[in-house]
Amino acid sequence: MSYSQQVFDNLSQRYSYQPEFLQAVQEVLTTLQPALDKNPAYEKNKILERIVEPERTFSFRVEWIDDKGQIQVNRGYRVQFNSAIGPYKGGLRFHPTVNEGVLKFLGFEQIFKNSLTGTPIGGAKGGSDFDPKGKSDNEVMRFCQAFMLQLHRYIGATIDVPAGDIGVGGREIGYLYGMYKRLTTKYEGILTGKPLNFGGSLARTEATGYGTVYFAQEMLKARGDSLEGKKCAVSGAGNVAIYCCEKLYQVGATPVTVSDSRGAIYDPNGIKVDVLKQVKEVERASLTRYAELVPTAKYVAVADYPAGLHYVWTVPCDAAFPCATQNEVNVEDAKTLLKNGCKCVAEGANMPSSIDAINAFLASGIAYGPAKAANAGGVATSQLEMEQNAGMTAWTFEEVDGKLFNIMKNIFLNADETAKEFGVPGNLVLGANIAGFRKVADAMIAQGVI
Ligand SMILES: NC(=O)C1=CN([C@@H]2O[C@H](COP(=O)(O)OP(=O)(O)OC[C@H]3O[C@@H](n4cnc5c(N)ncnc54)[C@H](OP(=O)(O)O)[C@@H]3O)[C@@H](O)[C@H]2O)C=CC1
Ligand SMILES: O=C(O)CCC(=O)C(=O)O
Repeated sequence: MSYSQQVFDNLSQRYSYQPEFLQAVQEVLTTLQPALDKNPAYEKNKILERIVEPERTFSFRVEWIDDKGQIQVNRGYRVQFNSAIGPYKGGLRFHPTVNEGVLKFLGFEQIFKNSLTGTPIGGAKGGSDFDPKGKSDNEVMRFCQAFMLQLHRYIGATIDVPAGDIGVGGREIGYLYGMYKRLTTKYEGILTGKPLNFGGSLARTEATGYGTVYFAQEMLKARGDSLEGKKCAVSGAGNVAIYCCEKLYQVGATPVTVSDSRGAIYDPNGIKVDVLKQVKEVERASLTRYAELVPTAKYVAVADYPAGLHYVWTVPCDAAFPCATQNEVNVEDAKTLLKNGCKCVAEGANMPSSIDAINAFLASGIAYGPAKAANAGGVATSQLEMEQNAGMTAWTFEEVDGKLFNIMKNIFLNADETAKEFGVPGNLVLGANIAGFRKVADAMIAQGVI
């Protein structure tokens, strides 16, 4: 049995109750064996056994008072996964499905993604099972303050710098930042994704969605193609999806779908980004509201999706951009996309495709950009925010966006060249995993057993 298989089998027994984490590890370990064979130092130094265990995990009780005066209790976590190449970096997710296993999957992915950005940041993730949906601003504020009351002990500008993820945007980051400052009296860059008037970076809001489109463009360019004139299916309707749609228009493509947790929108004329921003960023409403405002849009509720499929992937498209959440593309969705002529998939969300779906994309030979490469623009721009904060300066939108573009291009080139080096040209899953892994593994060896 191979070294990677042995490690995975042991891990599967130990963490059988953390399916998302095991899925994320399986996706990486099944591609690493050629790199492990090439450099025996990785097995000798037990790098796999070490890299799959977080350096430390904090879990804590978060208690707060709702608008009715009732005490509420949530669970909070921070998984500091790997600091071999820099301070821990990764978002916070507030969603009822959050548990330690989900955050371990996200933190594990973050190690390789952050390494691929070419910047010195380690991997982490955190969050809570708190659901911001339906809560008043004051409730969200009180929750964020209670969360930071615990978290502030473990973070710092050169220790661990959280940011947003599902359910955590500029509003939540602002409340978290205010509480950190109140508790520590320090005004420093301990969070990224901050609002612009207190240390946020221009283009961070746009970065993940824009970066995913830049990555898709690079994949297609290498095949003599482009996004121009392409019809695109996008899932999600949050930060990543909105700015993915916006950039698609800028490069001459047309996004025709978006979705949220209750349903999906299809508009053959193209998604209206200004309306989407109004509905999701300002009103924080469901997509049924979008359908009220845009009469040409068709709304399909989750209950009416075709059996076993996610509606947006049944709409014929040239390119697909999963930008909602994990496992939102199953193998039947993948087959449907391929049958309908989809030639490019670039993942804005983390682990949106099941392992069988990934294998279907790879077998078909289409341009497939895995999440840890294609959505790395968000965290890369967070690192640019850290640089600006450390230098007490602020760069222009064009400067940050230009750096983001170059980072995405370099991630593509690195993953593509690594895939060629290992004899599987075009397999960006293997290319991204090995390229991200080698840098971290080499740093772990150089730093000794600690
Ligand atoms: N923000 C960032 O910079 C980065 C985000 N990501 C990843 O991108 C994805 C989206 O994040 P982001 O846009 O920031 O989050 P948001 O909270 O802004 O938006 C999430 C969107 O996905 C939908 N969604 C969430 N959970 C589900 C579910 N279980 N089923 C169906 N739809 C769901 C939400 O629907 P509803 O509106 O109904 O809640 C919402 O439209 C996540 O996988 C995240 O980890 C990756 C890299 C960076
Ligand atoms: O910007 C960051 O630090 C985190 C982004 C993130 O959570 C992610 O890449 O999944």
